[in-house]
Amino acid sequence: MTSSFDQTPSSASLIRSPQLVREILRLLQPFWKVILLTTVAGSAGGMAMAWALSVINGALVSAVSTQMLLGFAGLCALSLGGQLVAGVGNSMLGQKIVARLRQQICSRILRAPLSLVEQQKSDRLLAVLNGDIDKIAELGNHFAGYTTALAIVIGCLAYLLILSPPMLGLAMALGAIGWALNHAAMGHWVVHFDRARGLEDKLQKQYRSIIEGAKELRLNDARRRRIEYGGTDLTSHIARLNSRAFAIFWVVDTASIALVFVFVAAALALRPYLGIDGEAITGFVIVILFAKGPLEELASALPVFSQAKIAFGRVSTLAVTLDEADEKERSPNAPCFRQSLGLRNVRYAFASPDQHSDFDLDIPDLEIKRGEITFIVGGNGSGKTTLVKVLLGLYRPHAGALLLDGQAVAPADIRAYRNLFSGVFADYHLFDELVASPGSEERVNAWLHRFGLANVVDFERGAFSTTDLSTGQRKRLAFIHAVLEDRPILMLDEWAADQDPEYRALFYTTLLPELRSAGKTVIAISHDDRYFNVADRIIHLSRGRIVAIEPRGSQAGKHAEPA
Ligand SMILES: Nc1ncnc2c1ncn2[C@@H]1O[C@H](COP(=O)(O)OP(=O)(O)OP(=O)(O)O)[C@@H](O)[C@H]1O
Repeated sequence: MTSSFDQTPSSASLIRSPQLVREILRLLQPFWKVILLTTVAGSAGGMAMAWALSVINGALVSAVSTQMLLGFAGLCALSLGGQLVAGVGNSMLGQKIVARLRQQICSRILRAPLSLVEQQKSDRLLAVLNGDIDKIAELGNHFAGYTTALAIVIGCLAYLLILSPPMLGLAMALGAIGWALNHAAMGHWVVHFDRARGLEDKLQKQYRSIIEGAKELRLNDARRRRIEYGGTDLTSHIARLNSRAFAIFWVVDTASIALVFVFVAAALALRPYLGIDGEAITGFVIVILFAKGPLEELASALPVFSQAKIAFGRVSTLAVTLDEADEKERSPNAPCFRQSLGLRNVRYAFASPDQHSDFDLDIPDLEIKRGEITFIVGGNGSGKTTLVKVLLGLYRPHAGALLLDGQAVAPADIRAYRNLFSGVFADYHLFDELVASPGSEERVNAWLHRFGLANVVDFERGAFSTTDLSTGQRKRLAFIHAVLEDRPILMLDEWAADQDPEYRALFYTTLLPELRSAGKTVIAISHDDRYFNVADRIIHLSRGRIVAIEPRGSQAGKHAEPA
């Protein structure tokens, strides 16, 4: 029976193999010296180990000389030294690669356009940052052991070649059968691992619901049970898929070990026909029994490699998507803002332009004047926040231009352009560290007093002591962040919505006019029609269209509160 979970798309198929190889090479390229050193050291260690085996074999059939003992000691030292260098080097390499992946993904997310980050959904981003990179880290932690095992197996094969080429041929034939078995099985277990990995995005979503919906889930037993049982189903399904994959692996692994015994039996049975002498057959047995351990280690690496490959496919898909949309910048400095900013013939829709979208923003002409207070008003879903995100350069319009002092802002200047703004969004994130000009401590403390926060929050060494505050207090702290960034334009999305009447009045009748007097341009989204007369200009939106622009004074008769 196919469950709804089986509909999850294959994550490995998201990126094509050549792209995946390019991503891997790009990742490894800075570490080529370490890779070369560990490969040489590991190979030397493996070869020395095989050579040492040949010395042991020689000692079993002839007299032991001092020279032989010294040679054996030297080979052991070389083998151990090689393995040590390869082990330490590969462990460091694994950790460096994981650190680099984490840094790259974080910086790509930070540089990508907001719309793309919103499309990717936080659950998926978190699943990549936590789950997928951890899977690659797991491979990184064991990588040293695998490479050493591989070097030993190669060394053993080289020794087999010296002992008897026909027996090496037999070993290679059996090895090829083992490889074919594993390869055929891998196709099956990868499908299960891949599906399980895809389901982990849903698991991240469940985790977020459990943590972020803690209050609602405690108030609603039915919803709690649904999440609880849904989570149990999901985790059980992931466990089933992984168990199936591992079961296939263990069947094939056992068959591969059986092949080793087949090889030993075949060597003993075919000895008279192949003309192998006594020393050679003892050597075979020693080598095969010795190589069995590293061979098993290599076989056990296959599921780890498969999972890491799937994870790397997902990480690379995300990296490539984010990289393609990376916003290139010409200059990091904010441009001059002298008179106005605006929009000309701007269109923005959430779906791509050729797809149907329930909402689109269509603004033929808009001007926001410097030093003015502009209110953007309209019903829920009329497009106020979308308009503001386009104005701030956070959403790229699908058509039209963003204007600064009458000139279109080029795409390469968008990041610099955004430095003109600071703001508090309706779904703002409150940071505890303040990014403000040096010496701003006095100003911060003055604001904390003014906002009645001095007794609950301290400001020390550039950070607020806590953000565990009431909803209104948190928003006041967010305002302090925005105002102390000292940008020419301040955007406030329904800032006063969570404030009590005292702070609401302070905001509209004192703070906004003060900001205007200080030369700031204010763009505020508001539903507080009682204070509309504070604005120099009111832009009315409906269904993504500007339906009216009211200048200052036209509100005088309509509202009770004076500016
Ligand atoms: N990230 C998004 N993806 C897809 N559609 C979106 C997204 N954000 C908003 N929308 C859609 O765009 C429309 C306008 O949303 P917007 O947030 O701009 O409205 P608003 O006027 O600010 O509403 P409110 O007063 O409720 O805050 C809505 O109909 C919404 O469905």
